[in-house]
Amino acid sequence: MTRFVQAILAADIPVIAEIKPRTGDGDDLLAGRAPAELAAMYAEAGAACLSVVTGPWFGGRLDMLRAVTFHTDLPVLQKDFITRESQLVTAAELGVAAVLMTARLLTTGSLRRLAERALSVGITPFVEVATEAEIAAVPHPQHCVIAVNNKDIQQRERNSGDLDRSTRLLPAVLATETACPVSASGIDTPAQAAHLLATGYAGLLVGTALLRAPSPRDWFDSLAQLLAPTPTNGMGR
Ligand SMILES: O=P(O)(O)OC[C@@H](O)[C@@H](O)c1c[nH]c2ccccc12
Repeated sequence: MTRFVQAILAADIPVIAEIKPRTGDGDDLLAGRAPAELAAMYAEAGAACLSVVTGPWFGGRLDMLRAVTFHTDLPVLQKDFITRESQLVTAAELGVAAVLMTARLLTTGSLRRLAERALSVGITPFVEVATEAEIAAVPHPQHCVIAVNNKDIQQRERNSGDLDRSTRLLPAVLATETACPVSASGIDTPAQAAHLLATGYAGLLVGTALLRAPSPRDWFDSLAQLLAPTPTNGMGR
């Protein structure tokens, strides 16, 4: 099992906290904070992994990834529109633990080639899907994270997200026998997060809600409370 998957499966709070400079609509999310500072804050608050958007659509840059991998021990996911194997070489050099592969934007053949290349250098393919057909076509699913994207990449994520998509697609995701089903995007509240984990997702990817939270620490703490087994709520995982 890869480092990235292991960290999610072993975490008390299985959240991948994402650092991205802007929303799909162009609204600033960093509020003057440096990526390394956010990384330290998320690590402190109990995030299992970090995600750094390096794609230009969301204002990302490769130097943000460098700053984050340099300053944290948590496994880091690189979110970009990876289409070439040379991008994987750069990712490996930067110490990245997982890379985004967007099923919608790749042919089945190139997705397979990229996933195999990533696995050969110890990087976990984080394959983002939005339909049953995309899920069925994920190569080597046991070794990949399969992430259901609740927003639409074709609309550059300008929609608010449909968490029911995650619920609808979970059986198809589990049928692949992936080690790590993840629900990504549009997760706003700790209650929504707890619900998705209770339905059977092993991990969640949260960007905007944490970047906008007055205290990311409080967001994590409320989720931890919802996940803690207590005699009254009986929701222990
Ligand atoms: O900010 P949100 O709604 O929590 O979403 C995070 C993440 O899933 C989203 O930023 C994303 C999904 N797919 C991507 C591809 C590239 C860059 C970013 C993304």
